[in-house]
Formats: sequence, C-alpha cells, structure tokens
Amino acid sequence: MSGSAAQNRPRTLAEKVWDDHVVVRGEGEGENRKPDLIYIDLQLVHEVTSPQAFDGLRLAGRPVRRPDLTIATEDHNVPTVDIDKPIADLVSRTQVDTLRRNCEEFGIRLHPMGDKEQGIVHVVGPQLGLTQPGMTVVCGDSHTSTHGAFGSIAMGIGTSEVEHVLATQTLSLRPFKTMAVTVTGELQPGVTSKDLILAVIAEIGTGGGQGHIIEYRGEAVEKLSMEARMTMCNMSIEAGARAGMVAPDETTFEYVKGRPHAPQGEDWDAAVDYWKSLRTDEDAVYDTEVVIDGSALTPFVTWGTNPGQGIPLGDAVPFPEDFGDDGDAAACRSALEYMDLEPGTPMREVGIDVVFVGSCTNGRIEDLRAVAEVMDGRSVAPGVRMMVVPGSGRVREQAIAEGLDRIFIEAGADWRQPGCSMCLGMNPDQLAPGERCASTSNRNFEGRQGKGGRTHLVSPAVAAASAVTGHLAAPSDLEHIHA
Ligand SMILES: CC(C)[C@@](O)(CC(=O)O)C(=O)O
Ligand code: SF4
Repeated sequence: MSGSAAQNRPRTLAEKVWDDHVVVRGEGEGENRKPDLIYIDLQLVHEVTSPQAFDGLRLAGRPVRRPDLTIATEDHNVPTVDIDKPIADLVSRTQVDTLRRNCEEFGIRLHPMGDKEQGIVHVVGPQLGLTQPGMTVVCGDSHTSTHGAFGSIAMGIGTSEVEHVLATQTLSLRPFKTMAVTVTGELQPGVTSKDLILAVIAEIGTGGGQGHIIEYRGEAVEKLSMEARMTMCNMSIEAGARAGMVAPDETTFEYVKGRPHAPQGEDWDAAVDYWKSLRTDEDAVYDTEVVIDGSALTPFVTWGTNPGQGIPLGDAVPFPEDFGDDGDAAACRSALEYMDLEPGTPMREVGIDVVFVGSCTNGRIEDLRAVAEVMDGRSVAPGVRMMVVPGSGRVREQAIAEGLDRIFIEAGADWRQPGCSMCLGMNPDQLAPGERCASTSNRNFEGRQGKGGRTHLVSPAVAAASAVTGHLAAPSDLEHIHA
C-alpha cells in the first residue's frame, strides 16, 4: 500500500479507505516514506489500556478532542457473576473505578457492568452500529481488527497512541502493505469461519501478515454472515497483520441498518452509495496474495501454544521432527511439553476438563446459537465444567429471549454475565494449573487462561461437542449420542 497521491491508479479496498482519511501525507516514497497523519472516525476504550492515556491528557491539561467519537466499556477485569457486588480483586476494582472516573471527568460515554450495552469492546461497537464501512477504528487492543469485517481499517494501538487520538482524533501511521487472502469454494457443513482463520494462520504463520492489512476475499467469504466475518477479522492479528478487512456488501448493510448509531433516512442512502464504492479495483495489485481452498477445510484445533500451531481435528499431535528447521522443531517440542501432549496422539483422543464459550472472537448470538444447537437435549460430560459467557448485555438478553440460556443450564453449563472472562487470566474466570480447555477464544499462549492452564482454540460447535464427549470432538461425532 502506498497511500500514494495518485488516487486515479487502481487501488485496493484498504488503499481507498486509507486515502480517504489522510489529513497530511508523509513525504517521500517507498521505504523512505514518512508517516501519514490519518483521521480516526471512532476510538473504543476499555479499562486496561486507557488509564495512562487519560493521565497524559490530565498532565497536559488537554480535553478529549471528540468525546462524541469515543465510547468506553468495562470488559477485561469484570467478574461474570455477582456483578451487583463490589469487585473482589483489588487490581480489577482499581482498573474499573479508574475508567469510571476518567469517563466522568472527560465526558466519555461509558457502558458499565449491568448496562445492557456493556460487554466486550469488540462486540459492543458493531452491535450499536458505531462500526461502519469505510471508517478508521482504533482501540488499545490488538483484536480491534474485528471491526474490519465491515470494510473499515480497524487497528489495535498502544497507550501513547490512545492518548494521541483522544487529544487530536488523528494518528501518525506509516502506510501498510496489502495482502489478499482469497478463499475459494464453499465451507462444508460444520466448518466455520473460526476453522477458516485457524487454517489461514497455520498456513501463513503467526508472522505471515506482518506489516500488512489483509483483505479476505472470494466466494466462501462473501457467503459468511457478519458475525462469522468478525470472527475471521478478529484473529488477523494472530497472523501478524495489523488489520483484516472484508469488502462491504448487502450482508454488511443489512447488519448495520437500523442500529442505534447507524445513519438514518437520506444519510443512510448517501452512506450506502459511498459504501458500495469500497471495493478493490479490478486491476489493483496486492503486495502479497494467498489462496485457500475453502471446500477442503475441516474443523480445526490448536495443539500448541500459539494460534499458528493448529491442525485439522482429524489429525494427530505432530512430531517435532515433522518440522524442517530446528527453530520450529524446538518450538514444537517446548509446546508439547507445556501442553503435556504425546506426538502421534489423535486430537480426538485429547481429553478436556473445561469448555469456555465466549470472547470477542466467538461470543455473539450466532455463536451461542451454534452451541445451543449441539447442546439441546444433551449434557456436559461428567468431570467437565463448561462456562458460557455472552459477549454483551444485549447478546445475553437475546439468548434468554430465544431460550438458549435454558439449554445451557439444563445441559449443566454455567451461564454467566458479559465480559472477556476466561479468554484471559485477568478476572476470576481462570483455569487451574494443568486444566485443559477447549476454548472459543483467540490465544493459547502459556498461562493465557490462568497459570499452567492449557488452551485448545476451537469453534463454538467443536467446543459444544467437546463438552458433551469430554474430549476434542465435532458435532458429527455425536451421532451416537442422541439429543
Ligand atoms: C491482554 C488484553 C488486554 C488483550 O485484550 C490485549 C490485546 O488484545 O491487545 C488481549 O486479549 O491480549
Ligand atoms: S475477549 Fe479476549 S481477546 Fe477479546 S478483548 Fe477481551 S481479552 Fe482481548
């Protein structure tokens, strides 16, 4: 991507959105190009990465430049039970109280625990219609890439950049390269966008997208729902990319229409006219191209301690010697040791202790429906504990309206309040040392879900089937276990 002044040359979607946001173009070309000053349409804020940013404003005596383009929620540190009681953990309570004080002082809209608009920041933005095609969206959180599902440039930023955007509504950024990930064919029944993104990361590696904005294209992508597109874009960061995007289409417009902050009336018509222009030009050139056959994909699971260490559920734990260069072989050996897995073990024979359904990757209503479809009339296997955590108050409300909560509770799962929960060990929902979890989240690093916890990243459907069988499984394995 050059973000070049020559806007009449064929451009990719990312280049078009970028060019529409350049306030001042950096001098020079190519490697010597200085950063552009980019306008930011929306900043999302949560309690973990905002305290220092607000302190910086306070010290400089600066107000927030555009409070109306800023929204905050409590998600990482919040408990998912007893939310009407004071937060027990002192660090978490301090984080949340600090966010509340900062939002009060700087006039930022905050959705606190108990508010139906509260939830994980990357579930709340789209749900409110704040995330729209063609926008630039930032948050002090690497999974901001989620919002690229709408055809926006959505990036995680650091705390000093959070402060810069609060103060100026702009960011100094060097243009990124562009990568096309084209998914041909059609995803087979039982194969979801979570399986697709895990396969993409396994294919290109956790550094494959470094320095790029990925545009996901192809007939398999066009058939995905908005929630499925968000799942895929959410994990672009796990492939090293700064952002992931899908060109906006009728599926996108349908999702945004009528939401609380979506354009209305004539503004809506004008917005859709612009959004329809946000497509890569026929003869535009990407810096990198990857093609994946969507029809060949099967349910995917991770075996290791980074999202790139994944394989089809039907495969077996790899042997370190399967990896060519020593680096990967050593990484495999160390991961297997932490995960306590024997090379050659079929993934379907890996027993689990915990199932976590939730996170900004797979905590939306469509994800809960997929879990309920498998769990309905079935039970969580003896010895397994399952936690289902809605991504927001509205998702929780919708799930209750559809009776999904009853299915989870009757199956023996723990139905919770919204939050990041067991996605990361920053709140009471954690794994005990040595516990093994089938998790719908996006990171399986050592200790991610709690010290000594072992994480297998899976889709909601695989999580549900694993809860019923007590080992990693897909819904197709349940034929003999009748609902
Ligand atoms: C650690 C937490 C704040 C975070 O949300 C940070 C991030 O994604 O950048 C994560 O999921 O790792
Ligand atoms: S759900 Fe997990 S990945 Fe998403 S923002 Fe929260 S902690 Fe980060």
